[in-house]
Amino acid sequence: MPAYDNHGATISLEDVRPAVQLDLAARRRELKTQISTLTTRKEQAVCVRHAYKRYGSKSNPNVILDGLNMTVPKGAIYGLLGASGCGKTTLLSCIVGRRRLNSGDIWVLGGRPGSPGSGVPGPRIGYMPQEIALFGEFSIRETFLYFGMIAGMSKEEIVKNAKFLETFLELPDPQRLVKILSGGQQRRVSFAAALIHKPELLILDEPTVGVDPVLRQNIWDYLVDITKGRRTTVIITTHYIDETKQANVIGLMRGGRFLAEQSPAELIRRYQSETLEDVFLKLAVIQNRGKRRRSSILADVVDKVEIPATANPAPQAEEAEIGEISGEFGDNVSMSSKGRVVVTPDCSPVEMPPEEQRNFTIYEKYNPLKWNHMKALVWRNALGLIRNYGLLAFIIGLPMLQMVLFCVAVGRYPDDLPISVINYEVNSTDVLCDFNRGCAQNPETWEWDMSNFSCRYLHYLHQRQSNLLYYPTTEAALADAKNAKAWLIITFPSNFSESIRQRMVDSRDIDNATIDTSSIKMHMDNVNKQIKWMLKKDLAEAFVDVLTNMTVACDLPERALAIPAHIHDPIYGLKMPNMTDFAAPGVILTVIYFLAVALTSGALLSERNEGTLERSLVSGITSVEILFALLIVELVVMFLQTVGVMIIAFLVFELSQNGPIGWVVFLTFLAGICGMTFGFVVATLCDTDKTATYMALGSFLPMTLLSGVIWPIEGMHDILKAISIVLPLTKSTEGLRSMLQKGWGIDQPDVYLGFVIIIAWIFLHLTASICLLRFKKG
Ligand SMILES: Nc1ncnc2c1ncn2[C@@H]1O[C@H](COP(=O)(O)OP(=O)(O)OP(=O)(O)O)[C@@H](O)[C@H]1O
Repeated sequence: MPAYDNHGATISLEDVRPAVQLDLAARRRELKTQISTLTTRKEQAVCVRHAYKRYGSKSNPNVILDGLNMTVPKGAIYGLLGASGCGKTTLLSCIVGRRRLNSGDIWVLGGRPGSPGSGVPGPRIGYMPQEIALFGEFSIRETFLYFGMIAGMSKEEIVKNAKFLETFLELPDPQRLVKILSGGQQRRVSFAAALIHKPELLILDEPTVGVDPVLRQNIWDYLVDITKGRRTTVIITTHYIDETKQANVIGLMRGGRFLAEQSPAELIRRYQSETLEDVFLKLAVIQNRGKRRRSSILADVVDKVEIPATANPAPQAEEAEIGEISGEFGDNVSMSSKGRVVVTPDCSPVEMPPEEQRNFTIYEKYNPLKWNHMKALVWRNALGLIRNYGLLAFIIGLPMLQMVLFCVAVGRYPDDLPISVINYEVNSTDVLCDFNRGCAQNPETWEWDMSNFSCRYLHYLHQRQSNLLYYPTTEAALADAKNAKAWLIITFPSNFSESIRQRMVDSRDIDNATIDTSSIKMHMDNVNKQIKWMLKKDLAEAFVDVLTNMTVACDLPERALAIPAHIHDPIYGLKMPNMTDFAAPGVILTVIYFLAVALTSGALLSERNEGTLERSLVSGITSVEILFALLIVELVVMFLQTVGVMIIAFLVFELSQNGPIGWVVFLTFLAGICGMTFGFVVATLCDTDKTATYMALGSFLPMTLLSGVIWPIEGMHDILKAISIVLPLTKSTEGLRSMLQKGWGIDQPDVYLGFVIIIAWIFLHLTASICLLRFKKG
């Protein structure tokens, strides 16, 4: 098979095979350390020295780069080759400034990636990651507009470049959405997005996967064209080793470093091979010869591969220095010791001079939000939501729906609880038996006529609880109650009325038997405490109703027989307070807060998992910009959510609202922002949707329980009380309740503390997420 020189011209193997057989001394001369000056360093597009990168802990490291040196001259096409999992993507992400080396130096376009003013990550780089990493809701043209805007291009410029790329890469109608393109088309759009701003350094991670051979050749021709005159430098990884014959330099990566870094023609010549694959195989075998513990299988493979005697004398000469390799050929190999395998002749270790000192303005250094970045991000976020209008309607409608559900489901008094009635006093299957509705007092003797007192009581109980069920015996009622057919059983003894009368008239001489028969016998299902309390209240109040009505019927003062206590109008709140009013502030804030958590963490995580986040970051966008752009768009969504909830709560269901509505809306809004910023923390802490869901759900219940939404904080344990007070929703719930029910304003401590604590949490969340983002990088 023919080999190619740097420009794609065919080279005969006969030309290269015996051409130059370097002797050891000559090669050593060639490997001599070159003097590196600031100028020579700046001349390289990329210069990596002694790069060491591991994943995992120090005690259990997975070493990916192990003293790797790499030199990419300006204007070169650099083919980065290596087995799957050998660390190509890791190396590239260190070059683009997305990961940090554990040790070693990287210089990209004359600066250190990530340093102020280096432009890396930034518009000087075009990055096409391995994944498609595009926004499915965008059209092809919008994708280009987004990446062009980030690079600071004008719309005209973007459109001009886009038109060229659309034609050149045979892309379909530019108005088509990315999500409906085929895999190959998406890959081409991804490739074009990396090129749109004509970067100085183009980094392509497997750009030709799924691209047909003709187009693949076109892409290579284009890369050759743009690198002419050192306009652009290209680093490309691919699994199609053969296509890299068109590269100027190839770096063969294995075991955390390069087996070789030379031009394809030189590699083919030096290793007297027909293809680059052969070269790679031979180099790998040479590297494996350094293994002290070699498996018999590998020995077999090694022995069968012919290696030219003088192909690469360096490794042989330095066999003693070669370290052990823990994997086989083609594996993800990691070096287990510090051996040297092959030194790259064109790129011998370079002594790096001290880092260039340049003073950057405060604006250059600390400007966290760039106008063009914010514009692109806000536009992208808004467009993403508008395109997904079903989801948008759901996001805005969900809190309203939750509020409707809350108002309908919570707070209605249960007035038809099944109550079994056994009345031995009357011989009737009708629970509502007859009684004297007129004045029950004898006008002469002033004695009360208590006959059928059970019927009188049941009449008033029925007005409070309508579901009274007849039972002939207490035993029958108990049997049914055990099958959950009644909450309460009330039994009237046979001479109940007479005993009551005796108890009222002659309480001094009354015996225990009479006291017993004058009492209603009750059995209650106590499992549901709320229901038990409600029934007890109704039973007591029905009795008060009986007495009140007896006095009224006899023209006595209404409260003559009532409990000798008078409850005045409430200081705050309704005369008949309801659960809905009590719980509404907590529910409103909780709903808005947790929806914001879910929305934000979901948006950020899906962006990260689809690779679009990584891509945006490489193009120069900062994580702070991403957070703020999301904040801006979500604020609009949150405003709509808040207004919707307020309309449902206060206009439709007419919950109490006596406070300053502006502050009420603002506090609700702040709860949403606080939820959003907590969503940032969740997204930065968690790597997957699953862990994020667990974290969000895990925080939901404790927060709800401790915020006094379900149970008054006053009833909690002292330690929990102290924790509860500093939670974001506790004081804000109290503040909102005070505004709504007491009509208090911001000048009241109960109200402004709610604002203060929630604002403090917003800042805490933001700081934590920004710190986490910085800490997690690399
Ligand atoms: N974030 C990470 N945490 C832990 N290990 C990682 C991480 N990213 C990559 N690795 C591991 O590092 C090794 C190198 O991965 P990398 O993606 O750099 O390889 P690659 O050469 O690009 O592979 P491929 O050609 O298949 O894309 C792999 O074993 C991978 O499992």
